[in-house]
Amino acid sequence: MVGYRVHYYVFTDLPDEVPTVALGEGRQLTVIKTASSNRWQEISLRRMEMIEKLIEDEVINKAEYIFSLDVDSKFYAHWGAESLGDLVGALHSWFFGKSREQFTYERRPESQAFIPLDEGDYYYGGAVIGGRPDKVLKLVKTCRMQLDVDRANKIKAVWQEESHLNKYFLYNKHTKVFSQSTRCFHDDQVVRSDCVGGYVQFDCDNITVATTFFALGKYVRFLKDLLESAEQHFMVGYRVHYYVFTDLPDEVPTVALGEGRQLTVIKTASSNRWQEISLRRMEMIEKLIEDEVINKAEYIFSLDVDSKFYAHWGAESLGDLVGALHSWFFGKSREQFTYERRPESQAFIPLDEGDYYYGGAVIGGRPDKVLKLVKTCRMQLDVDRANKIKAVWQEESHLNKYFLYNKPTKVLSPEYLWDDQQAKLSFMKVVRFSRVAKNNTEMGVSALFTHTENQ
Ligand SMILES: CC(=O)N[C@H]1[C@@H](OP(=O)(O)OP(=O)(O)OC[C@H]2O[C@@H](n3ccc(=O)[nH]c3=O)[C@H](O)[C@@H]2O)O[C@H](CO)[C@H](O)[C@@H]1O
Ligand SMILES: [Mn+2]
Repeated sequence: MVGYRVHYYVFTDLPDEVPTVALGEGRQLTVIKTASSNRWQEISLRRMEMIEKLIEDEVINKAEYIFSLDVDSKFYAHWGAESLGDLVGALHSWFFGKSREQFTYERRPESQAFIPLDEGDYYYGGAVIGGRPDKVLKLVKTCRMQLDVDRANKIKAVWQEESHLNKYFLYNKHTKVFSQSTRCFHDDQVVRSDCVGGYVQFDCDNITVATTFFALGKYVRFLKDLLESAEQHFMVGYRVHYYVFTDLPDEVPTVALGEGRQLTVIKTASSNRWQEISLRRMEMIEKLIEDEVINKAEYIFSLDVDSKFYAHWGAESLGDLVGALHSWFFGKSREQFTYERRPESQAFIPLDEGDYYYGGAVIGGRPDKVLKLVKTCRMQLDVDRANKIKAVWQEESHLNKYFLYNKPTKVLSPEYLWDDQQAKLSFMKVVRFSRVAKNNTEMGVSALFTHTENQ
């Protein structure tokens, strides 16, 4: 956090032994005397309640973010603003790449930290907790209370407060939304990719990003601006393979492509129904991944064609499974999300569920992960069709359902999915990709605001 104001709080029973360390500008250190304790577990457990008190008494009014870090540690390289988020966890190095069954979650139902064998996303280390003070307060308060219940029941979770932390993160997912303020690049040709706090490293030179655009009927007219702007802003410096699906191959414009970039046109059957086209994207992407992309590209994106790039969209957007927040619903509450609410549809999401409203215009990730997504959505769409029900926002509704139960490992901020007709929010620094204005009647999109027409 070099370049930021940092306030260290050192809790110790030996204040006189706290070393004097020269602090940079804007950095300060407060020593807080605590009672001694010889029991290691006791000390580790009591951190939760001490952090709770510190946040309530002081941090809540004084800091934008808080971290609690293990003291038997050392920094070896840059740790900056890219680590900030509403609620931040770190993957425990010992369990990185291990499967769920190998995680040392608390397995006894008697403990409040209990996690059933078939649940759990990651194993988080107890050594790093971070986020907005109010979010971290909720975390430490909940863990402290669970610890108290366990104590009253004379049970101690297998990894003490770390077990409770893992339980908390399971049901209160970390949120990390990439935006302009996030520093994503790292030196040494290594890209730091967000993987909920774990760093996935890969060689920048060796990536191909497949990208699909569907341009049927009048939508071919969007291709020129879109492709030209993509050449300027999208994954510049990487190999990019555009796949353009269209029923009008002759009308695909010739756009000069940079080095390492290519475009394949795939002829599709025509269709006049907007919903049908948008729905069929899923199965066409499925086929494309299986037939070709799975062996040829490290990542794939499927993007709406009625769009344009306005600024850099690079490797910071890559992740195992990537979604983007729909600009219309950004900052709105769950009740306002236009999820499918009829239990008869496979896209059904109950009123009290759902994290975000994702736009159908951006799907991305590793080919195998995206394949699983499009296959699942396609099958759900098939079931709905058989049951003669069409989800309120077609495939976008199914996508939202999928992301609810298969969380994206990266959520792109609405910078990556804006709308030209929507005023930029004051705190937004940049729009990277945006939906261009179109005349819906002319384009045959009668259903845009009348999606009740669906049935
Ligand atoms: C910003 C955003 O998240 N947009 C989503 C939204 O409205 P949109 O109004 O953005 O939908 P849209 O008209 O762009 O249709 C989706 C896509 O289908 C293709 N297409 C459609 C009609 C046509 O005649 N020819 C053609 O090629 C084209 O690639 C287009 O981008 O809701 C749709 C619901 O189905 C999709 O989920 C869109 O991704
Ligand atoms: Mn669109």
